[in-house]
Amino acid sequence: MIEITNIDEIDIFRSFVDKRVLSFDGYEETVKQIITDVKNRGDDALFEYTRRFDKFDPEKEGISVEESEFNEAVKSIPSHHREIIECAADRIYKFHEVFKPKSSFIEEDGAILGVRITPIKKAGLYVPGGKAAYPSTALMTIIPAVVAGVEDIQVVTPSIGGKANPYVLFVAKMFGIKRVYKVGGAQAIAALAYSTQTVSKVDVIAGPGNIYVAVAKKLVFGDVSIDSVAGPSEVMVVADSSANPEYVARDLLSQAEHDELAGCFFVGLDKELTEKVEKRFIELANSNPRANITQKSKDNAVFVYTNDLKIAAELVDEASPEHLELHIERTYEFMNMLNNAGAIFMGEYSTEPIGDYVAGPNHTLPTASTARFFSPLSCDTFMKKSSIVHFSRSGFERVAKCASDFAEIEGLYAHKNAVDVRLDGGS
Ligand SMILES: NC(=O)c1ccc[n+]([C@@H]2O[C@H](COP(=O)([O-])OP(=O)(O)OC[C@H]3O[C@@H](n4cnc5c(N)ncnc54)[C@H](O)[C@@H]3O)[C@@H](O)[C@H]2O)c1
Ligand SMILES: N[C@H](CO)Cc1c[nH]c[nH+]1
Ligand SMILES: [Zn+2]
Repeated sequence: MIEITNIDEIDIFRSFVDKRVLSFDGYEETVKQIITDVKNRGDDALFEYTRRFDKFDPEKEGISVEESEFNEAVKSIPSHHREIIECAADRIYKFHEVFKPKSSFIEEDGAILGVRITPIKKAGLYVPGGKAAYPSTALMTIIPAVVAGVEDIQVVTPSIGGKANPYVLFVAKMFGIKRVYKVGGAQAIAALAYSTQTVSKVDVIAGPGNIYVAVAKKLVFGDVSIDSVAGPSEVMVVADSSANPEYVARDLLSQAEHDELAGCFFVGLDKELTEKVEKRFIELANSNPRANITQKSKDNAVFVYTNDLKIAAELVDEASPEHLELHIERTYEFMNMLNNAGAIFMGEYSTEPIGDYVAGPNHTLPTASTARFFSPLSCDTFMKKSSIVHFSRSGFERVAKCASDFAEIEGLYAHKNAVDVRLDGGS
C-alpha cells in the first residue's frame, strides 16, 4: 500500500502509471517491422505471421470465412446462448441508435450554416481472439458501424488453429457481415491499413486488442482513422468506508484476468479498507487458476490510501483509466472533480462486467492514459462531418465587407477580390 496524504507526493503514483505506459514503447520496433513487412509483401507476410502466431497454415486453409463456416457456426450455438447474445445486442443497439450523431443546421438572416454528418465508407473491425475469444466485442464493434451506416465492413479476428470462434461468426452473420478474415495482431491491422491481395484497405480501423494490436493502431493512425488506442484493459476503483471490499477486489480481478499487462489501480479513502482490498485481491489472485493471474499481473496492480478527495480526483486524472468505478457516497460530486476516464461506473451495483456485456455503452475504450483525449468507440467513430455554408445575396452583403477587409489584413488580395467582385465587380 502507498500512502499519499499530500498533493506533492502524487509523483509516486505518477511514476507507477508512467512506468507501465512507457513499457509499451518496447513493442514498437517489433510492430513496425510487422507493419512494413505486410505493406511490402501483402498476403505472403500476412500468412507467414498467421502461421507463426496463430498456428495454422493460411496457404492450405485460407483466411476468409466461407459461407459453410458461417452456417455451421450458427447451427452450433445453443438456443439459450443465442438468447443471451440477442439480449445484449438489443441493449447495445438501442444505446448506439439513441446517441448516433445527427446533422444540424442554424438559420440566420440570409444564411444557413451547419454540420452535415455522413458515414465513413469502409471500416475494418478488430475482434480479439488470442487468449480468449470476444463475441461481446464483435457486438461492440459491429453494432455502431452498422447503426452509423458504414457500407463496407470487414472483420478480422485471430483464429488460433484456423477455426474462427463460432460466437463471433454468429454475431457477424446476425448483422449481415460477409467478410470475416482469420487474422489477428499487428499483421491484421497492417492489412486493413494498407491492403493485401485478400484484405482491402479501409478508412477507419476500430476495436480493441492486446499490446501488439494497440501499438499497430497507433502506428497506422494518420494513414487511416482509428477509434482509439484500446489496448490491455484497466480498471481504477475509488472507494470510501461505505464500500464492500469483496466487491472491489473482485472487480479489480475481473480486469486483471484479461491480460498480464492489464492495469489495476485502487484508491481508498479509508486506510483499513485499503488494506482489506489489497489483501483480498492478492488472495483471490493466488487462488483463482481460471483467471490466470501471474506475478506480472500483480505487479501491474497498485493500492493507494489517501484521506483527501481532491488528491483522489488528481490520481484519477493522472491515470486517466479505461474504467473508473466509484464506490463512494457522493459519486456525482466526486465525478465533477475529475476529467479523464473512458467509462465511469457509479455505485457498487455498476460493476464493470455489466458494462462489458449488457449496459449498452460501448466496452471498447481508450487505455494507457489516452482517455485524456480519446473517447469510447461509438457511432462517431464511423462518421465524419462536413461544414455547410449557404449565403443568399442579402446574407452575403451583411458579411462581405468584414471578409474583404480581413483578407486585406492577411495580404491575400485574390481572396479579397473574390468577395469584392460579387459586391461591386471588384478590381
Ligand atoms: N481496451 C479495450 O476496450 C479492450 C476491450 C476488450 C479487450 N481488450 C484487450 O484485448 C486484449 C486481448 O488480447 P489477446 O492476446 O487475447 O488477443 P488479441 O486478438 O488482441 O491478440 C492476439 C494476436 O496477438 C499477436 N501476438 C501474440 N504474441 C505475439 C508476439 N510475441 N509477437 C507479435 N505478435 C504477437 C498475434 O498475432 C495474435 O493473433 C487484452 O489485452 C484485453 O485486455 C481491451
Ligand atoms: N473489459 C474489456 C474492456 O477492457 C471488455 C470485455 C469483453 N469481454 C469481457 N470484457
Ligand atoms: Zn472485461
